[in-house]
Amino acid sequence: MSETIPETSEGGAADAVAARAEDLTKVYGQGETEVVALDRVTVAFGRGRFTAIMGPSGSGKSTLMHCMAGLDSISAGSSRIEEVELTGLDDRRLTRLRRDRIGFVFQAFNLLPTLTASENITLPLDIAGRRPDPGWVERIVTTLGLARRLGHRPGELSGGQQQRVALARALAGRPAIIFADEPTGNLDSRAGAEVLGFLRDSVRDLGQTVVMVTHDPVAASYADRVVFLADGRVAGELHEPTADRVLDRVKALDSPGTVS
Ligand SMILES: Nc1ncnc2c1ncn2[C@@H]1O[C@H](COP(=O)(O)OP(=O)(O)OP(=O)(O)O)[C@@H](O)[C@H]1O
Repeated sequence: MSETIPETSEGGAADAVAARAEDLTKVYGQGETEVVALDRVTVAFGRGRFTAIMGPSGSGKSTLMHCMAGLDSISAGSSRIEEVELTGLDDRRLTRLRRDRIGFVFQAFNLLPTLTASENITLPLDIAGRRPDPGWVERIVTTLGLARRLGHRPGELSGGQQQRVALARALAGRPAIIFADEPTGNLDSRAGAEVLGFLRDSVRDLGQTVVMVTHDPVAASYADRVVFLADGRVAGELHEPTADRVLDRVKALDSPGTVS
C-alpha cells in the first residue's frame, strides 16, 4: 500500500485522477455586489503529482482550492475527490470526506501548543477514531526528518520544523489529496526551501498527491506542473516548470496586453 505510485499523465485512466473540477463556477454575492470568482473552471489533478496553482491576486486561487476541498459551496458545475462527487453531499458526509480523504497545510501551522509533535501528527486520526498505522507514520517522520523532534512541543520547534509537523499530520491519514495554501508564506527562504523539498519528497517517495497555491515562482518550480488562473479562468499551464519560466508567465498574466 505504501509503495510509490508512479506519475500519471493527464487524460489517463479515470482512477489516476485524485481530484477534478468540471465547469466549476463560484459566484459570491448577488446583484450589484456579485463577483464571479470562478468561471467554468475545468481542471484535473493527477494522482501522485505535485501541482502548483498561480495567478494574480483575486484570480480565484483560494476559491478554487476551497471549492475543490469541500470548504466552500459550488454555484454550478461539479467537483470530485477521486470518485466522490462533492455537490449533493450533506454537511455530515462532506465533513467526513474532508476528514478521511483530504489533508490541509496552511500558512499558519495550526498545531496545538500543548501537544507534542507526535501527538499533533496523529491528532486527526485520534479524533476520527482511526488507529494510526505505525509503519506509515514512522516512514513519514523519517522522510520529513522529524524522528528526533517527536517529543517536542511546537514552541520548541523552528518554523520550518513546525510546518513539517503540519505536513506529517496531513500525510498521516493517507489522504487522496493534500491542499496546501501558501505553506511557506511564514517561513524564511531556507526553511521554505526545506519544506518545499519535503513536500516534493512526499509526492516522489510516498506517492502523495499535492496541490499548492503559491505566489512564489521558486516555490512553484518544485511542482511537476503549474496551473495558471486569471479572472477566475484557467489561463494555461506549465509542465516541469523552472522558476524563470514561471516568472515569465506570471509577468505576462500581470500585464495581459503583452501576453504572446
Ligand atoms: N467570501 C467572499 N465574498 C465575496 N467575494 C469574495 C469572497 N471570497 C473571495 N471573493 C472574491 O473572489 C475573487 C477571487 O478571490 P480569491 O481569494 O479566490 O483570489 P486569490 O487568487 O486567492 O487571491 P490572493 O492571491 O489575493 O489570495 C476576488 O475577487 C475576491 O474578492
